[in-house]
Amino acid sequence: MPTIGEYEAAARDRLAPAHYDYFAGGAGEEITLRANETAFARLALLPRVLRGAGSPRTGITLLGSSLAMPVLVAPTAFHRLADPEGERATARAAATAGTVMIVSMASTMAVEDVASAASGVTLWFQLYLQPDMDFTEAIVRRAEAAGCAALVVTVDSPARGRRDRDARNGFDDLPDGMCCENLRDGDRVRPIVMSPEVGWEHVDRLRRMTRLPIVLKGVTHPADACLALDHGVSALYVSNHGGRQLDTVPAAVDLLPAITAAVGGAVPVLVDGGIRRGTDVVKALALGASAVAVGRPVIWGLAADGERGAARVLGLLRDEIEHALALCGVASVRDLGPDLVRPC
Ligand SMILES: Cc1cc2nc3c(=O)[nH]c(=O)nc-3n(C[C@H](O)[C@H](O)[C@H](O)COP(=O)(O)O)c2cc1C
Ligand SMILES: O=C(O)C(=O)c1ccccc1
Repeated sequence: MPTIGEYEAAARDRLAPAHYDYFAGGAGEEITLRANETAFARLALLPRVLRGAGSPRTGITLLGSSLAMPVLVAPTAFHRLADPEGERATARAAATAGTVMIVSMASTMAVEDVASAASGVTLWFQLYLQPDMDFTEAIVRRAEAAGCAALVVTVDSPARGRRDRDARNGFDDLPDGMCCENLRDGDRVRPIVMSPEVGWEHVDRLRRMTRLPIVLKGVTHPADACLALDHGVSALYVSNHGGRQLDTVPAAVDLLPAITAAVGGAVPVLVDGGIRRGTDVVKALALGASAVAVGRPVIWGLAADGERGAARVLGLLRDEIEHALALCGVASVRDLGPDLVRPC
């Protein structure tokens, strides 16, 4: 299949309708969900010519991890709904693609099992700070012991998003036989608490708890980007959660310029939301992102064709990035700048 759009169509055919809706859907009227993709269509690329740039290189280094391309696998929950091999298949696909998989705290396989699925894969672990900081610490220790190289702390979820499709479908829990394996605590599986009590002091406590770099995911306001730097985070991750949390937040790529200006190069800035093409990646990097991540595209690959589908989706993006860089007259992603992008 030549594009991610075809993987989505194949995934839709194969998934139970309620599960497709869970993966595809967003919050409220899905204004932000749609905006994430249309914002890329509203940006034009302005290529340079005769640069003699040679074959483009797509590799980057990020927080000490080497990546074959500037696209990470965003943390997404419940991969076993898409494929019986679940997150283990995704980890192998990420290894094949030479990129980082960010394992969701809400994965349907334990982080230790994901880590053992593929030799040489780089995993980062996504965390919702739990108000019970002893339990948060227990999960952090598991992620460390499993070899995760960074913690991605999602801060856009002081409450669960209101997703009308899920409400209509009555989808509110995993089927029997599946659970969030990272939430096991003795005999029980704890619910993930999304708490409005969580504040910067919890980030400070996490900082003191671990030597792993902390990436703050879900920052949209430049003032929060500045605060994050004050609190010693190692990277910022601009995201509106794929339009699944607060509806009517601006498109992710439109948030980038103000955040990168606020950060001033102090730490890497990642972004996700609506990236479906190599040209989308090039636009985000030109606007100052160090790397991007993709959520749904990997799920579509996984649901359509398991590990092979997820690997193919990532490979497609890599090929498209390389091609777009060549046509922009650019030798590597480091050479992209805002002069290459303008509104249509
Ligand atoms: C089905 C699904 C589950 C998700 N689960 C999580 C999660 O557990 N933790 C998290 O931080 N973000 C989660 N996200 C958000 C993604 O990390 C990411 O921000 C979003 O998918 C990016 O948009 P895209 O799907 O358009 O690429 C989820 C997104 C989807 C679509
Ligand atoms: O669905 C999501 O977007 C999500 O972030 C999540 C978080 C916890 C459990 C399940 C899903």
